[in-house]
This record gives sequence, structure tokens and C-alpha cells, in this order.
Amino acid sequence: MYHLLQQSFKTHVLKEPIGVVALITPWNYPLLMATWKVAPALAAGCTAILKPSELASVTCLELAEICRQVDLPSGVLNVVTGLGSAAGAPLSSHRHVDKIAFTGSTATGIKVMTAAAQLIKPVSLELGGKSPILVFEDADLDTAAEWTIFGCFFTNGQICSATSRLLVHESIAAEFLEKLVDWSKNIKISDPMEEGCRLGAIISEGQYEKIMSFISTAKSEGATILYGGARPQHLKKGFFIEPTIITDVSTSMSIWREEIFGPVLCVKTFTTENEAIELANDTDYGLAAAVISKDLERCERFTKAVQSGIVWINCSQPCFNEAPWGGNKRSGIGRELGEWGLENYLSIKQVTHYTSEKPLGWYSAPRKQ
Ligand SMILES: NC(=O)c1ccc[n+]([C@@H]2O[C@H](COP(=O)([O-])OP(=O)(O)OC[C@H]3O[C@@H](n4cnc5c(N)ncnc54)[C@H](O)[C@@H]3O)[C@@H](O)[C@H]2O)c1
Ligand SMILES: NCCCC=O
Repeated sequence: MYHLLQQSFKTHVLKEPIGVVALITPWNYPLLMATWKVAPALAAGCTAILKPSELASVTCLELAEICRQVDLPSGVLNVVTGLGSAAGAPLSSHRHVDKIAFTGSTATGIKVMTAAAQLIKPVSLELGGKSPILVFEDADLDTAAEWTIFGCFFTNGQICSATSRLLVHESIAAEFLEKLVDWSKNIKISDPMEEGCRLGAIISEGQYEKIMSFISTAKSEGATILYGGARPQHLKKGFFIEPTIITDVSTSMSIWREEIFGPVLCVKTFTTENEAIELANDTDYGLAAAVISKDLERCERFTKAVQSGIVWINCSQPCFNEAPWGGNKRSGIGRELGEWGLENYLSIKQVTHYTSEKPLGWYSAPRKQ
């Protein structure tokens, strides 16, 4: 019957704002992470409640002030500061919040998703990572060394997509590691306000202790600290940690498996491309992956085989507003930025209009009295 009547229906689709959205963000890149959510949420027509990290709220309050100055109607963007337990958790479980867009650790993401599930509330999750960088034997070693240290030590490794697991072809491993150490020695560690600074302090004492404890566990499990692993001698105060390179790592060690969120690179060697891909995918996470090789067909094979939301060829970390950002596996659900970012805040409504004058005719009409 539907088939016969198909010409009598007109269907179209509306994309509507999803409603009231809670945007919960982390302490790293605090303003960037907020704007990745606030801009598409408001563009989609939603009302937003931004909950920044308790460790980095000020720039988000400044953003609200700028929105006020440009006459964004009051109530459209709201900033709620506070601890995760006091502000983030109630937002996640609130009946009048229609969607949660969360960026933060996988552990907190699980809590947010669990709370949202009680109300079948949609979530998008941008979570942690343990991303690999593969360096093949045909790479230019200095270029590869710079990308490798940039991929892991840029912003102190306090970046979700840090390529913190180096997989290097065994035939070049010794020479490449020497280069990595040389490049690392050249990184200026200082107060970030100093000219030429390339590595500042870790965000907090808690994070500093956590990173140091990962390093000491790795040592006690038999790994070798090839470079760094301690406070730089010239900096007696502040939460500074040297760029750290760790070798003799096994795949069961926590330094290999867990997100450190600090300037710590761990290294394994491989002999074949398949082995490299297997090691790259041997992680619960799936945010990003980088490959350094002159062989573009090999890079293409890697791109297809690696289980991650982002792949970098002959580089690590570039990020563009137009390109989708997000991960697979325990790195999250959904994508931010570009058109994908907008979809996070839209709800799809199918509208079907019966346009015929004819009655349906499925039931026998009752006799007229
Ligand atoms: N995938 C990405 O794009 C991306 C980007 C940046 C950071 N990250 C990840 O963020 C983490 C670092 O940030 P962090 O330490 O601030 O993360 P976090 O999970 O500790 O906190 C993130 C936010 O969640 C809030 N929160 C804490 N408990 C909560 C709860 N029970 N319910 C709701 N909200 C709660 C916090 O107050 C904060 O605002 C790393 O794991 C990093 O990989 C991911
Ligand atoms: N380039 C910004 C990535 C943010 C993740 O931590």
C-alpha cells in the first residue's frame, strides 16, 4: 500500500538545534577546547552551558565577557565553574540538559556517558590517547627526529593527540635514538615567558607527581631512561620535567599502555611493516597516528590499517578548523570541527506530508447513517 501511495507523500528533513547543551572541557588548551564546542553549539541554535576545568577557568569567563560585549542575548551562553563532582556531574545527569559534549580523560568520559545513559541523552566524547609514531628506515633522520620530539614534547606532552609511542625500524634505531637525544638536549626548558622557551612547567603538582610516578614505575619494571626523567638541574622551583625518552619497554608496561599526559616518549623497534602496524594498533585508544617514510604507498597502507581517527603522514600534530577531529576505540565518540562539529548540536526531524485528496482506503468505511 505504501508503494501505491508513495506519490501522495512528500517528505523532507529538518535539522534543528538539539536544545540545551552542556559543554564540559579540560584544562589543556582551555580556550581552544571551549571554542571548538561553543561556536558550533551557538551556530546550530542551541543554548549552551560551558563547564570549564577547575584548573583553567579564567579564559572561558573571558570568552563569556566577549560574548556579552558583542550583545549575545543573555542566557544563550552560560559559564558554570566548579569541580567536576559539583558542577560537571550534575550537568551530565540533569533532565533539562539535552546533550553533553565532553572533552577530558577516558575515566571521566565513562562517568559522563553512564550518567547520560540514564536519560538516553546523546553524548559526544573527545577523550585520551596513546598515539603511535612510526619511523621507517627510508626517513630522513633529522627531519623525523624533529617531528618525533615535536609530536611528544610540544606543549609538554599535555595534548590528547601526543604521539607518545615511537616505533622505529630496528636498522636505524641506534642512530635515530642518538639524534633524538641530541634534539632533546637542544630544547630550551624555562619559564614560558622567556624568549625561545620550548618546554614550560607541568600544569599542577598532582600531574607532576603522576608523571614522575609513571617514570619510576617504568624503571622498576626494567625500562631504561635513555634521556631525561628528572627535574632539570637549572630549575629548582616549579613543576618542570625534562623531556624523557624511555627504551627497553615491553607492551605490558603501564608506560606503554597508559596516557601519561607529560613529556614522556617510549620507544620500541620493529622489523616489518606488519609488525609496526600491529604494535601501533596494540592500544585501547585510537585518537591519532603518525607515519614517517618516503614511501607514499606504504604510508597509504598504514593509513588504512591503523585504528585511529586522525593520521599524519610525514608530520605530527597539525590541526585545522575544517578537518574532523576525534578518535576511535576508547578515545571517544563523534567528531569536532568543520561540518562534523556542527552535526553534534543538531537533531534530525523527518517531516512527511500526505498531499493527496484521496482518503487512505485501508479500512472499510463505516456505512453512512
Ligand atoms: N580528544 C580530545 O580532543 C582531547 C582534547 C583535550 C584533552 N583531552 C583529554 O583530556 C584529559 C586531560 O584533561 P583533564 O585532566 O581536565 O580531564 P578530566 O577528565 O579530569 O576533566 C575534564 C572535565 O571534566 C570535569 N569532570 C570531572 N569529573 C566529572 C564528572 N564526574 N562528571 C562530569 N564532569 C566531570 C572536570 O571538572 C573537567 O571540566 C586527557 O586525558 C586528554 O587526552 C582530549
Ligand atoms: N591541537 C589541539 C589538540 C587538543 C588536544 O589536546
